[in-house]
Amino acid sequence: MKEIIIATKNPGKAREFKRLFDDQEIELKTLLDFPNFPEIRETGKTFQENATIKAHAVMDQFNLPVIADDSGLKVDALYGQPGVHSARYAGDHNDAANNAKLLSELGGVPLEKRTAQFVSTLVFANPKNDQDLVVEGSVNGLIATLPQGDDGFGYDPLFYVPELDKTMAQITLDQKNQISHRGNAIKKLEKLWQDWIIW
Ligand SMILES: O=P(O)(O)OP(=O)(O)OP(=O)(O)OC[C@H]1O[C@@H](n2cnc3c(O)ncnc32)[C@H](O)[C@@H]1O
Ligand SMILES: [Mg+2]
Repeated sequence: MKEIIIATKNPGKAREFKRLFDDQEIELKTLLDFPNFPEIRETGKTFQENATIKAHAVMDQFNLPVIADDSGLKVDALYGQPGVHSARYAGDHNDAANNAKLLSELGGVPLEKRTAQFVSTLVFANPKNDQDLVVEGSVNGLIATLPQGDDGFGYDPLFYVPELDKTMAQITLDQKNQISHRGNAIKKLEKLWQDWIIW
């Protein structure tokens, strides 16, 4: 069976990728299957740089095709922050602390000015391909004034989607995959990768 590794240790991302690849004849693994894989230092200044670092660190180790996702939240009123620093916005990787910091930074900003975007850059690297495939997906929303919903991960309870009148944490995994930055990026990747990959 063909095998692809998703270069993530984030269980929320891992679940979304597994569902999106459900219908493919591919064995999908993530770094959660390799708990001893060392921490990858994300020293890039852009989502693409960080996704490239992650994809190549994992490809070099396993010599298999690898997809890495580097993603984050860009808030207009905060000049695009937390951006590439989304995972560690409040210091360490703690979703509750990150959400609390976001609410405090936006204190007093009215809802119509709390516009934001989730962005996901995917880098697909393969030992047999010279060049990586790179795609980006995004979704627009507003940062709510109170967290709502228990599904998803990260900033989902604060990411309000006006078209649905719900936050990303109040919809199902399948609904999130249909509209999310990551879902949109994977849809772009799906159009490209089967013609690109050399197994
Ligand atoms: O690097 P990996 O192991 O993939 O996992 P990570 O959580 O560190 O992932 P990133 O470095 O790409 O950091 C992205 C952060 O942006 C936030 N984020 C990204 N996608 C999100 C989503 O779909 N819903 C909510 N928050 C998201 C969340 O806080 C993530 O930790
Ligand atoms: Mg990370």
